[in-house]
Amino acid sequence: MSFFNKLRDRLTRSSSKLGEGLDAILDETAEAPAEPGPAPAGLLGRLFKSDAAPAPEAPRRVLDDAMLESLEELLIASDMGVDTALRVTANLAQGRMGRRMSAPEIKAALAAEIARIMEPVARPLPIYAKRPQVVLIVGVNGSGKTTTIGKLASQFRAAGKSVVIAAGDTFRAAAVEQLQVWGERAGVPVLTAPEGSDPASLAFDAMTRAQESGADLLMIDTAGRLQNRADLMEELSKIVRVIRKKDPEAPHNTLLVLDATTGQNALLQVEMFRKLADVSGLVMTKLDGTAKGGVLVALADRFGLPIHAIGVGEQIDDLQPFDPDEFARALVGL
Ligand SMILES: Nc1nc2c(ncn2[C@@H]2O[C@H](COP(=O)(O)OP(=O)(O)OP(=O)(O)O)[C@@H](O)[C@H]2O)c(=O)[nH]1
Repeated sequence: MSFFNKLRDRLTRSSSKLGEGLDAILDETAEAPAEPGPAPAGLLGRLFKSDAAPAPEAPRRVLDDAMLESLEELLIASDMGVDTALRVTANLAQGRMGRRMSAPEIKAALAAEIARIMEPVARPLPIYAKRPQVVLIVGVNGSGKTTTIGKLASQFRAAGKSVVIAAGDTFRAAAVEQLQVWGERAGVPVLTAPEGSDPASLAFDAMTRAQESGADLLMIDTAGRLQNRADLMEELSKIVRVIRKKDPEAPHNTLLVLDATTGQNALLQVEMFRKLADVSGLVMTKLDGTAKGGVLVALADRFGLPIHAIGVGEQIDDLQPFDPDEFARALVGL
């Protein structure tokens, strides 16, 4: 199955909310569709009646202020946020006010406006000639960091890259075990340290190993505990300090992993993690389990940070580079 079909199938909780909402808006006061013409006469006409009859026309409604307001509410309900929802509907209104539109036309126009907002941030994880390219993965507990590292490692491995993983969340044995499983599956070494030990020291060892073995990529998992922001900041900056002893430009990417099911809270997480680390790009997971997929549009609109990949499930190929057109079409249910 292509990723677009998968995306469309799995984004249904978001898209059906938007799509059904749009249909409902159209149905509210839509002008009745034209009655199909009389059945063609004669035996042949009757035999081919269903084919010959014109397809029933979709209901249409004039795009006016009331309808724009309903659209705004719908977009806000998909977690797009007020500012972004207003921007999308204002752009949609341009040149279309007073026009009679059908639901498919509105969906297509909405998808185009959403894609336009997201286009500038759709950038796959940049791959540098640098060896090893160090990718630090940050995000709150449970956002999908471990799974994302596993998926990326498998995909890079399949593309012929050599990868090393550092299981830097040394406080969570389960996270370490999970990474080991992914590592085994992908044929990627996973460096671990005793529970509770210093993640920076593990990161340093991993950097040494990656350099010695000529690895293309080193991915470093980190803890995501939020109880104590100062501790987390110290932990992340210590990891960065230590790996810079080996390569002053490292980490080359700092990926923030966000869970789509947290909706608007993802915006707060971006704000917070930008204070803790030099976030260079985003990955959004769990778009399959949520009606809050619109939050990705808000993120693109608000921060302009590159969105490298999106996740729609737990399998290796359920993480793919972000394509704004496909996403926008799937989101509105096209
Ligand atoms: N449905 C769905 N589940 C996902 C996706 N990505 C991750 N998960 C699941 O979300 C849960 C948390 O993912 P983890 O990768 O363990 O998250 P983490 O950020 O490493 O969390 P900690 O290990 O607790 O720090 C796991 O059960 C994953 O299988 C996704 O795109 N879709």
